[in-house]
Amino acid sequence: MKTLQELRRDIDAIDDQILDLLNSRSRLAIEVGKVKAGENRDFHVPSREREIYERLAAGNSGPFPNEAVRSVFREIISASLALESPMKVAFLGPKATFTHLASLQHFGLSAELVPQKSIPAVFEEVSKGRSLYGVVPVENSTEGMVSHTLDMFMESDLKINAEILLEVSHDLLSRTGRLEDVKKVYSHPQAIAQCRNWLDENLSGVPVVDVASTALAAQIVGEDYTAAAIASEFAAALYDLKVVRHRIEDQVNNFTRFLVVGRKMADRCGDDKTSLMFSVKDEPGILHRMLEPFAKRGVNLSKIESRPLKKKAWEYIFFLDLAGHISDPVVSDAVQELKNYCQFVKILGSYPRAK
Ligand SMILES: O=C(O)C(=O)C[C@]1(C(=O)O)C=C[C@@H](O)C=C1
Repeated sequence: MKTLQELRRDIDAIDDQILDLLNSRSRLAIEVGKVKAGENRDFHVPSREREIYERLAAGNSGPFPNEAVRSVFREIISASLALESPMKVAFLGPKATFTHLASLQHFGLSAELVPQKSIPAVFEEVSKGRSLYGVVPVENSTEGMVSHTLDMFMESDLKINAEILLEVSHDLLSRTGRLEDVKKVYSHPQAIAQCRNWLDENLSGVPVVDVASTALAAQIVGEDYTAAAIASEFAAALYDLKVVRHRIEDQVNNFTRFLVVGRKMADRCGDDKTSLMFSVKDEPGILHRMLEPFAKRGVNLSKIESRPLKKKAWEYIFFLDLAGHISDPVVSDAVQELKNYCQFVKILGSYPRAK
């Protein structure tokens, strides 16, 4: 058996090789960046990234775990992208929101992530070209749709470039880390709703205060030794708080879906999703007819959602998610047929389906 010293020497030699290879890869990424700049293409290509992760996971013989392969390559690609072109990404802040976490999961540590005060502010940052992409929440598996985000697509022409799925887990955080010191709890109303049973059982009678985000709650609690925040563990690290209790949410498997918006349409990856919105004339049987173009072509619809059309009472806009890319003939034919029944149809984007 080798000695510890010998084993460490072997590891050093391998680390040197990894570093050499990382630099060779980076030089190639810089070349790719030049080609893309010449052809006016997007630097960030979610479909290509997905292909890389899947190819590596399929060929990985271990023992290095696939989850770690993904994290390592997330950062390699993030750094490569920054070498191609430094990139700003706007997200619904403040720092340490779940949208911040989702942005880090998708873009890695080398992107410049810029917190925004509201969902409209994220859209404006991207529309005006100050950030290349924006990240906003769109749906929670227990609380439902984030209607603010859907409403933004009525006014904005930004396209959905990717979706991010994040498991949302809430911790109780405070300065002291002791449950008996907690005389007040702060959090976002959705987070409070998701931890209602736990609060009733463990902090009954303690006032619970709504604030604009879980991150803001953590920020407030940073200055008050008698308060606690329901927020992520990530917020604890950022605002110097201790975890009083881990995972206090009532439902396990609580996922939030986020959208990455940009100014251009994303490329096809072969396992895509398309989101569109449309409004229909108010007449009998119209809902049935508008779904028929998809049903008869076997296009799978994963979601339909309606929102009131603000300009007119009792008229609605529909949001539809379906399997496939808008460049797939069955999808584009179905959408073409849908247009016959609609006052307007807007494609919000085709993008790789998150797993
Ligand atoms: O292949 C590309 O298009 C690249 O820009 C290279 C690369 C990578 O590092 O592999 C970097 C960023 C893209 O989002 C996808 C892949």
